[in-house]
Order: sequence, then C-alpha cells, then structure tokens
Amino acid sequence: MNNTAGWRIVIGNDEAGVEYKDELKALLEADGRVASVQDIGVGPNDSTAYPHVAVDAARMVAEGQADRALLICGTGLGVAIAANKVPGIRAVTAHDGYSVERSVLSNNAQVLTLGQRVIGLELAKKLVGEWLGYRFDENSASADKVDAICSYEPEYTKAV
Ligand SMILES: O=C[C@H](O)[C@H](O)COP(=O)(O)O
Repeated sequence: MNNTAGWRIVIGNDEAGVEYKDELKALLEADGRVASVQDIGVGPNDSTAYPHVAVDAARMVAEGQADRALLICGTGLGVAIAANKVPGIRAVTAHDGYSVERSVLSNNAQVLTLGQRVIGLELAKKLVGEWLGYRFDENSASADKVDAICSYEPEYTKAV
C-alpha cells in the first residue's frame, strides 16, 4: 500500500465483464481497506475493445494515480496481456487463492485480472477480498527476482 489511508484502485472491464465489474466495484467501495475506486470500465452497450481499457488502467498505476488495478474481461487473459505492455506493470490472471496470494507476495503484481466467463461471482469476490490483504515485502527473498524481471524492461522499451 502506498499510503496509509488504503488502496487506491482503478477498476475496468470490457463488455464481457460488466456484471462482475459492477459487483466487485461495490465490494471494493464497501471495504475499509480501500481509499478510492476509479471506474474506467465500459457499460453494457459499449463495445470498446479490452486492450484500450486495460492499457488506460495500467497507465494510471504506472503513473501513480492508482496503487492497483482490477480488470475484468471474458477470460481475464486479454486484459492482462494488454496491461503488461505498459512499462513497469506486472499484471496477472489468477483464479485461485494461492495464485492471487503469490501474484502479490512473489511477483509484486499491481494488476489482478479476472474472467467473468471463467469463475463464479462468489469466488471472484472472495479472491478480491483476499487480494486486498496482501502486500509485497520489499525485503523478502522474492524482491531480487522481481528486480530481475524489471531489469529486462529497458532493453525492450523504446524511449519516448
Ligand atoms: O481476452 C479477451 C476477453 O476474454 C474478451 O472479453 C473477449 O474477447 P473476444 O471477443 O475476442 O473473445
């Protein structure tokens, strides 16, 4: 958590993730560990393709406007792939509790993605609740490995 007031979360979705986005947004807004929720997702009749929403959310995290992003599409896969195009972002699809835990504690992933067509709503809610409870330990043995991921980025990131 970057501030003591709670997580600043950006949430986004494509047409295939509207229902879960609405439910998970309400869950986040009711959680005392969350300071703010910014919804940049689309409504039910908006066919904006998932990469645009995912990259917008990832940019907000990379630029420090949000601590984390939660992205929902049909599978969770496309939004993760797109979000990972933004330098500095580590986005993962995780549909089980252990993976959600390790996405933070091992990988320091700032972006969690879920598939509305893959898991049930109650599991999605449970996973998001657990996700809020994890915080990466910069002094852990995993930190050097995350640094190793980051070390490859400049080689493939064109200066703008
Ligand atoms: O990963 C992509 C998502 O699942 C998206 O919601 C649906 O994409 P598609 O329409 O290309 O299957």
